[in-house]
Amino acid sequence: MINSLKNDGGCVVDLSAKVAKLSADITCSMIFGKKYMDEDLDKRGFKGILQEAVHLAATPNLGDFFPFLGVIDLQGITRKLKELSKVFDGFLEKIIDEHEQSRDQKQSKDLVDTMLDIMHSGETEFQFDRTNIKAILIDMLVAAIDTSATSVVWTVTELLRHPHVMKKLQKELEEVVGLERMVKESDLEKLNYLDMVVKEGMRLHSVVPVTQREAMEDCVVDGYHIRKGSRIMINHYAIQRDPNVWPEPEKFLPERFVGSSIDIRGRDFELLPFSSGRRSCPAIPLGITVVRLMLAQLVHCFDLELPKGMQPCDLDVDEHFGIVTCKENHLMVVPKYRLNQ
Ligand code: HEM
Repeated sequence: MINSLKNDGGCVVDLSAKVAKLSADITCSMIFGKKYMDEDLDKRGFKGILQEAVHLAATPNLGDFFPFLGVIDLQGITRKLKELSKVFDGFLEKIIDEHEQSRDQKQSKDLVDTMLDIMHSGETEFQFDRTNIKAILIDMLVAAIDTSATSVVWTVTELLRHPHVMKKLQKELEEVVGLERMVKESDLEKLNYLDMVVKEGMRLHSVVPVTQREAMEDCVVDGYHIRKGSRIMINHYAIQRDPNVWPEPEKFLPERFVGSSIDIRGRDFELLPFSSGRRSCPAIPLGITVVRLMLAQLVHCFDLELPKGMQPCDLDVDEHFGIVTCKENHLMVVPKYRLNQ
């Protein structure tokens, strides 16, 4: 991404698209052991088709509320989802076949190889076949790509709207990393202001705005009686902007975390970008590292400017509601390379 942005230097670039591509590449390399081209999945491309699936899954389906309408599929949601599921199925079958063919010659294993080893061992106490492998892979793809990319895009948007925060972050990066090289993963633990910026970005823009739970038994929470089997919606967006907890909640103020022990790993209930409990995001350390590293690299390598004639206050923060709430309009910037190497 850095090289591609360097080549685009001085031109207006669609940063949302670049970050989404990087996130898809990182995720595919991690899960499948290699990057896949957009067209390997479908002519709509990786990002396009994943977004369509996530959007459809978040669309209220009349058939869920009035079962007799489910048969008619008035909104066409079931038909479209079935069509998408065929595309994903074909893609994942191809990947599993490729891994099956090269299993014996491989030195290092990726996630698919590991799951195939488990499947072939026959030692699991539960059913584990190709269908389970495909379900896990799709879960990982959907859960990893959009969340990480969206977090980065929202935080860069806020940095562009608050140039003094951007400057302060760049200064920290200059002091810790210098201008002679790029950021390394090992630098991250020394970047305290970056940590606050990421937390504040995730607080203000809850990438997953709502999660759900089902009560396993009758219980009382904060005086409210909840019956067994009730579906509970947890509104992370509202919690993270609650004025009773967060002073000036609508403002982007990374400094609010100075001297604060509030963390984003599910322990502090006022800030739950990865949710909490047994069903919280299983990839919290990975998600945090990927977001911090992508953000640090972008801000360290480039002065990101707004397209000509645009002021920080003109930059919109319109949201596109979905399972993952991304920016409604793509973030366009002019990157100017700033390292000496
Ligand atoms: C900034 C990045 C990320 C954020 C904000 C995020 C957030 C979340 C949230 C809120 C949930 C729902 C948990 C619940 O219902 O309580 C979730 C689930 C999940 N996440 Fe993440 N996530 C991120 C990155 C990742 C990455 C990189 C991966 C995998 C490589 C991943 C894998 C998963 C999986 C597999 C689930 C489903 C867990 C289940 O079904 O119980 N996430 N994530």
